[in-house]
Formats: sequence, C-alpha cells, structure tokens
Amino acid sequence: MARCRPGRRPTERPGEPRGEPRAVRASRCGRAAAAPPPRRARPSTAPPPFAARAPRLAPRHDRSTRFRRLVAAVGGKPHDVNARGRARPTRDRPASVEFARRGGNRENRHRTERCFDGGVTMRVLVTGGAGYIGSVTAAALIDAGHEVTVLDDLSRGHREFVPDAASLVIGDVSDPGTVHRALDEGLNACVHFAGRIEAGESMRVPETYFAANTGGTLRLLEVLVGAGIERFVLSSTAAVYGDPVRLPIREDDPTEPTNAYGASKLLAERALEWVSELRPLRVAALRYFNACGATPDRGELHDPETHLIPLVLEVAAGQRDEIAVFGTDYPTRDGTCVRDYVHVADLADAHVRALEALGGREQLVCNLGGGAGVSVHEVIEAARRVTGHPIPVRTAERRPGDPAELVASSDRAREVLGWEPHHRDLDAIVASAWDWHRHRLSDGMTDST
Ligand SMILES: O=c1ccn([C@@H]2O[C@H](COP(=O)(O)OP(=O)(O)O[C@H]3O[C@H](CO)[C@@H](O)[C@H](O)[C@H]3O)[C@@H](O)[C@H]2O)c(=O)[nH]1
Repeated sequence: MARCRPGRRPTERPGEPRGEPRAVRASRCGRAAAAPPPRRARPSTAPPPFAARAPRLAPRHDRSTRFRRLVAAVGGKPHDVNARGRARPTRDRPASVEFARRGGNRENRHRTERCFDGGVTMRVLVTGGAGYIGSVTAAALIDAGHEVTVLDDLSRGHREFVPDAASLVIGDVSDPGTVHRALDEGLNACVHFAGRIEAGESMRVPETYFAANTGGTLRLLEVLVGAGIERFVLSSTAAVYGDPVRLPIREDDPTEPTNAYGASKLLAERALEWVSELRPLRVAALRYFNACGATPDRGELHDPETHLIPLVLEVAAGQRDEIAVFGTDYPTRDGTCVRDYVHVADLADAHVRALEALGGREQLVCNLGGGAGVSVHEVIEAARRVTGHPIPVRTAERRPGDPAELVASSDRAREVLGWEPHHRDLDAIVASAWDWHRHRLSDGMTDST
C-alpha cells in the first residue's frame, strides 16, 4: 500500500482551510497543471516500493470515460430502504446518472462547500455501516455534507445504528448483485468496513477470515472498479504489523502479522495496491489501533463480545462476574498487553479526511492511534474509577496471536490528513463507553437488536 509519495503534496495539510475551491486545491497538489508522465512497465510480480513507483500513463480522471462506465453499471432493481426499514422513493436513473456526472446533489449544494475538492458532495457506499466504527463514520460523513448508502447484511451490525439520513441496502459485499443494487444510488466512493474483526477468533477459523476480509474485499472491488468508483478507503488494522520491531509503529515498519486477522487485512491491502496501480481507483488503508469509546447514539456492541473495554463495563454493570486478563507475563510494565486506544469519533473523522484527501493523492496508508500505550490492568483501573465498581479480575492464559505491545505513530495522519485525536484521556474515553452502555441497558437494547 502506498506510502506518502515524495514530490506529491497532500490535498489538505494542517492549517489549511478544508473548503478551498477545487482549482486552488488541485494546483497545490500538482494535478491541475499537467498530465502525469507515462508509467513504466512493471518489471516483476511484486509491487514496487511506493517511493520507487512509476508515474501513471494517462490522466486518471477521464471523466467522460468514467461517466460512460457508470451509466453502463447503473441499472437493474433499485433497492432502497431507510434505516427504519421503510421503503424510500426510488431515484430515477437519469437523476442518479446526472448526480454521478456532476459528482454532487443540487439540493445539497449549500452544505457542500467544504467537501470533496471544494464544493461537491461525495456519495459514499459504507459497507458495514451498521457496525460500530462503520455507523459512526456514516454519521460523520453525513455531518460533513456527504451522502451515504450503507451496505450491511445485519449479521453483526445493528439496524438502529444506521443514520436516518442514510439509505440502507441489506446484503453481502461478496454478492455482486447486492453491490450493484447499492450502486443504483449513483455512488462515487466507498469506505469498506464489512468483515471479521477479532484477532482471537481468527486463530480458530482462519479460512473464514481470509474469505471475508480478503476474498470479500476483492469481490467488492471487482464490482466497484467496473462501476467507475473513484475512491476507496479500507478499514485496516494494527494487526498487520505483528510484533513490532520498534515503538511507536510507523507505516513503513515490517508487516508480519501474528494472527490470521492481520494477515487477511494485509492481503487485502496488497490487492488494493495492485488494483489502484492498474486501475483508475484511489485507495487508502487506515490501520486502526484499538477502537474504543462511544458517541451518544452509537457504541461497541458485538455478539459475542470479545473486546476488553465493553467486557469490563459488562462486569461493572453486573452482567458478568469478572474479567479474565489474558496473560500477565508479557514483557511490559505490568505484565499485561499494551494497546493504543483511539476513540471511535476520532476514527470516523479520519475516514472523512482520508476520502477527501484522495482527491490529491492516489494511494495512502495511515496509522490511527491515540498516541499512548495503555495496559490491560490500566484499562481496568480506569473503569474502576469511572464506574465505582471493584471489577474483579481473573488471570487467564495468553490469547493466541496477541502481540505484547502495539502503539502507533500517527504522524503521517497528522501530516497528510491534518488529523488529531481529540479524545486522549482514558477515563473520559471509558466514561463515554460507560454512558452509552448504561443508556442502551436502560433502553432495553440487546446484542441481537
Ligand atoms: O476478556 C479480555 C479481552 C481482551 N483482553 C486483552 O485486552 C487487549 C485488547 O484486546 P481486544 O479488546 O480484544 O482488542 P485486540 O485484540 O487488541 O484487537 C483490537 O485491536 C486491533 C488493533 O490493535 C483491531 O484491529 C481489532 O479489530 C480489535 O479487535 C488484548 O491484549 C487482549 O488480550 C483481555 O485480557 N481479556
């Protein structure tokens, strides 16, 4: 996947206003001035390192060609329900195509000045947009003036997490027919969250992880590329690094996953890199460290739950008797694993920025972390402070595939996206999750809703 290419300036840099007119932003990143020089033939089967990547053969944005491909792809059965499951009026095809051609929605023009190269709204397919990070990102995209279609099979996602302003297409990203239905919306970008996310489970059913995270991404890509989608952001993971060679981890550090989950995402990244190299698709992979926290409307809710913070809060809420600590003999300050917790709202903000930044660059890989290593014991201590509950602990065996310590350098995200994690205080993060957890319990929301 792409590193920051030398000689290319990002669309957005810290301190720059995010709503500059297209021409200004395009010329800043060098795209408006001249067509890129020719691309050299690829000499080997492995993608060249990004720093050595040859420039492209032709301008990537041949809008008339892309428009013709989009017209060809748009069609079939409109399937359009809102988050509450009600049928929405079907947009007729000429309007969809017209929207795609202009890249924006006339009604929304007034709120799009800061969006998408200045002045045009993106129409974004958010796969897995009924899940934890996906739904918060869908809401953030809408808040930023973009339009969102969520594609989710609701096997692990929650219908009520889907923002009211988003369309919802229910189905599997691996099914081309379903993706085509979603594309009836006339979309021009995709943020891909759908997949399997548990490192521990991936060591028990690795084939499921490769099928969902690698195979599913490829099948989705085939349809999106055929439909002329321009920008693609992959939800990737810190698990691609495995045991780090140094801390904090930088994007150019070795990627040697210690679990099948990380390996399945790394393969997806590699495939994306190739596709982006050979097709007119701009791609970003965002490698999250440990997503955590909640917004007032959306939080972490898996079935079964395996993640540390929600499990600890279930103990505080009286739903569990104790928390098992997986390994107390790691070479860390207190013997428990250290992770870099990053608030879900900060992650969502990074996705919006990454989509917008792809207007000025072709490929991008960024770590997203909160910037501090926190041990399992420290998380439990924070939960005790926040909830006032003693939270009993049981020491358990190490969980297979768990690296001892993962802490991100998010310098590149700062530099390229102008991104900064705003939620840094661990107690405040845990408190946001606790507030949401109690709220959902009082609302009677269960894991299966
Ligand atoms: O009951 C539990 C659950 C977890 N842990 C530990 O807590 C830490 C965090 O575990 P968890 O919350 O399950 O997250 P990770 O396994 O670190 O994986 C998360 O963080 C990754 C990036 O680091 C993401 O890619 C994954 O999607 C996400 O599940 C690990 O050391 C676990 O061993 C326990 O000790 N007891």
